[in-house]
Amino acid sequence: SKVGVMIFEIVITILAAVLLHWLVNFLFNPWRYPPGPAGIPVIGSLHLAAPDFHRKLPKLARKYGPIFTITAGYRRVVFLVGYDLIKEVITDRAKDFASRCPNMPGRIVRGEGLDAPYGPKWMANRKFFYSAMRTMGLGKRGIEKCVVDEIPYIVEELEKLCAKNELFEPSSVFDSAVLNVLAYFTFGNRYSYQDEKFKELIHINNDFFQKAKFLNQPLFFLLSLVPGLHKYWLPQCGKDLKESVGKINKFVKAEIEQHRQNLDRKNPRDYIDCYLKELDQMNDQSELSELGLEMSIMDLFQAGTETTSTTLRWAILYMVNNPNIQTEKVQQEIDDVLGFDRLPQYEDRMRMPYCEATVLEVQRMATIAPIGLQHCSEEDQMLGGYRIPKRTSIMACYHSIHFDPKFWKNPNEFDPCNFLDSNKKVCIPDAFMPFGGGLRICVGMNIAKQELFLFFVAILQKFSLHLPDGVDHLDEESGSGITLAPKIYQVKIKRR
Ligand code: HEM
Repeated sequence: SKVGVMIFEIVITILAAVLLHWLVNFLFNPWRYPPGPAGIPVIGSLHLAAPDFHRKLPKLARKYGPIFTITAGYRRVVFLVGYDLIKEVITDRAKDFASRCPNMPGRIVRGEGLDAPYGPKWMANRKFFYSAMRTMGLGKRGIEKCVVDEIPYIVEELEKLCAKNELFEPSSVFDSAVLNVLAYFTFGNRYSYQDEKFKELIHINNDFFQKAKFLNQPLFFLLSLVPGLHKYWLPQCGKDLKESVGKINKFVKAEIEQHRQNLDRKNPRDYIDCYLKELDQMNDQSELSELGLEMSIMDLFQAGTETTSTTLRWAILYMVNNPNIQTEKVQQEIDDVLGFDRLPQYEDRMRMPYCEATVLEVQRMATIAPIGLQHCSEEDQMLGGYRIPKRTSIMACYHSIHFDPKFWKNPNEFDPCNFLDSNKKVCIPDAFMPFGGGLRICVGMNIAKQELFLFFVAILQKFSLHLPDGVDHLDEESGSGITLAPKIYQVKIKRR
């Protein structure tokens, strides 16, 4: 029929236009993007998208050099492999590359807040976050109190397991503890793990991470093939993710509303109170806004819960797979410095170099954010001899430096000595960047470091962890997820 012929002609015309566009770009490379695999017409290198994507990057670097481009549809992403270029972009020229381009996940998940593009709003929110930590007394000691206060509840949960002789699957205890620290900081109170409202918060937060797996799936990358397509069409998993973000947003909005109703400006209790007080006092030029508050809290929950909980799960896994390190080194040092009863303080790490080095080694081996978060520049930039157009996504492959034999003796083996010098003091090689660096360095780094050290030490002070009967090794390959997380495992736990 005529209509059939017309549709056929339209489809052929579109395909020819896309192919021509791809050919012109491929042959003439008008922007002198760094080289990279040509990929398949139209879809580019979409087929590379897989959970072990980060492992393919060093191989591509051997072929194309330490800076190369990968294409997917109309998008080009520039990848950096190796210390020199990563340091140049992330720290030395931090200001040049401090922006985030408004990419697809950004549009589905975020708006303005702590992870916003570079500019006055991002700066104001970030500055406010740090100043709130100080004014709330939640600077170094304050956050430590939130973390230390959580320890008895973790111990209580683990004791219940020991009493019932049950195996330990750490996700739920770690998710609860880590979320509680942030709840204390933002909402002003820690919850009982059995509290219905807390269970709801845990549920919607975990649901988000479950649904966010969509961002790693080829279906998601398909959306990048046509600019703006997501406005008209989202696959079901994309709609689910949007809905899930909506639920967290609703929870946060309700908390803000409740805080507004009983705000005492003289005695701000938490982050929300501090922010509301600031909103009331500020002038028209201020870049803070209620939307900024909402988004900042959502960023804190999205960036600060799964990351820390996942790292703690890796820590337990490595201790179980390396029983000598667990008992003869880590627990020996804990017994010598803390004994069995004294709760650890963050300051204790000065006298516990082996424990601190172990936590650092867990972060290196796990490298849960192997390509970090994308950076970009708001101006064209020269980099590695190429001209990178403004707003091109740039990704640093941290995995490549955390496993580079130039910096680590046996990069593929778990060895806390990687972080100890010849005097057995902690020394951190420059090539260790689990929190990124420069202007965009993780804002929650100090909170995360305290949680990792204090929870890790407190658990090993009281409990020993072992392989379950009949298992000779826990799988060290990561499962699928938004960060590199271990596959679900269970271990035996005994009171020491
Ligand atoms: C082990 C735990 C954590 C790891 C490994 C981690 C890692 C990272 C990395 C690699 C980045 C990107 C840095 C860059 O773009 O160069 C980042 C950003 C961020 N992190 Fe963390 N993080 C952790 C915990 C936390 C915690 C506890 C919080 C909040 C309390 C948090 C909040 C954020 C935020 C808001 C950003 C975005 C900052 C910005 O765009 O300016 N993170 N984190």
